[in-house]
Amino acid sequence: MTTAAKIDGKRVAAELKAELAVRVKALHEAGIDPGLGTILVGDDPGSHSYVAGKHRDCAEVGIASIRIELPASATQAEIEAAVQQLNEDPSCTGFIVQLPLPPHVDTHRVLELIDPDKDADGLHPTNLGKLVLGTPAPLPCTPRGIIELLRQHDVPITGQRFCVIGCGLTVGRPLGLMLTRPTEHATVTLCNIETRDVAAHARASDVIVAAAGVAHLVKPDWVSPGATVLSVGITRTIEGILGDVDPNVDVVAGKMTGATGGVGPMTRAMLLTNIVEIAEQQLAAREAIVGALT
Ligand SMILES: Nc1nc2c(c(=O)[nH]1)N[C@@H](CN(C=O)c1ccc(C(=O)N[C@@H](CCC(=O)O)C(=O)O)cc1)CN2
Repeated sequence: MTTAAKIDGKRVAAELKAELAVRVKALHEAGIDPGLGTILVGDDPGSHSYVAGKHRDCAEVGIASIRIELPASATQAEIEAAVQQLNEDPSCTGFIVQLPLPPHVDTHRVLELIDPDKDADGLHPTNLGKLVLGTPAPLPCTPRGIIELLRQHDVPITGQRFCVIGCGLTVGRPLGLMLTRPTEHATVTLCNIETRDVAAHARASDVIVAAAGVAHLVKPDWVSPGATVLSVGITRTIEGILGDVDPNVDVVAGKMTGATGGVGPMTRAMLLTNIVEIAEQQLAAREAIVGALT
């Protein structure tokens, strides 16, 4: 019985963070100290754990962090005021609004108010539009992490057939856009809740990305022998965390992530990467001005 090789996001994320710490030090020496802001609304335990992880990562690489927490009862106006506060805060290089927001909030309106130059999640419509056009812009963290994870584990992308299960704003939709850029040129089937016979689409694919938030959705008979399988969605149960991929898939897959330690740590590492890149662009712009004046 074969066992799939592990795709290790924890290891790759640790390597990326070590490189980022060096870049943050160089920025500091040039007079720029990057800062990440987070806006967290409500008491969802998952969201609290993810935001806490993002701030731990910042401390690890030397990025300052600014944390805004609002109760689940916060009004649209209060959340928009928090966005405005971080838009105007010079110590905040970039920020995120942790999703999902409570159901009474107009999420798209909140995302639209983020200054696109401070959009550390790459979810502002301007930056999603730039992704479609192929213009440089901050990229959504989970899809960026997935592509980096595949590269680091020598999983080919160009010309490969991908089945992305789930078409949410943070993973499926932007991942489809990124995988079909001319730099990747993958063939992507983006499955949604109405897709007929998702198993057949998955079986016809070289890489399966499960981002539906349905525990153990992807079964061994959904996977063609040797395929790569990434688990993105997480379901919290009293027995612990369950991923979207049944662990028994490891007898069929060539390479796969676990429910944890795969894509999650990469999402966080890519958020830090986006912050450092924004800060480096600010430094380059400053140096260009100094150069033009001297
Ligand atoms: N504004 C955003 N909101 C959300 C995003 C996002 O990219 N931007 N993605 C997800 C949640 N997410 C990031 O915020 C996220 C998910 C998982 C992890 C992670 O490190 N997971 C660990 C396990 C965590 C645990 O034990 O609780 C792992 O996989 O090992 C980090 C970030 C939705 N919202």
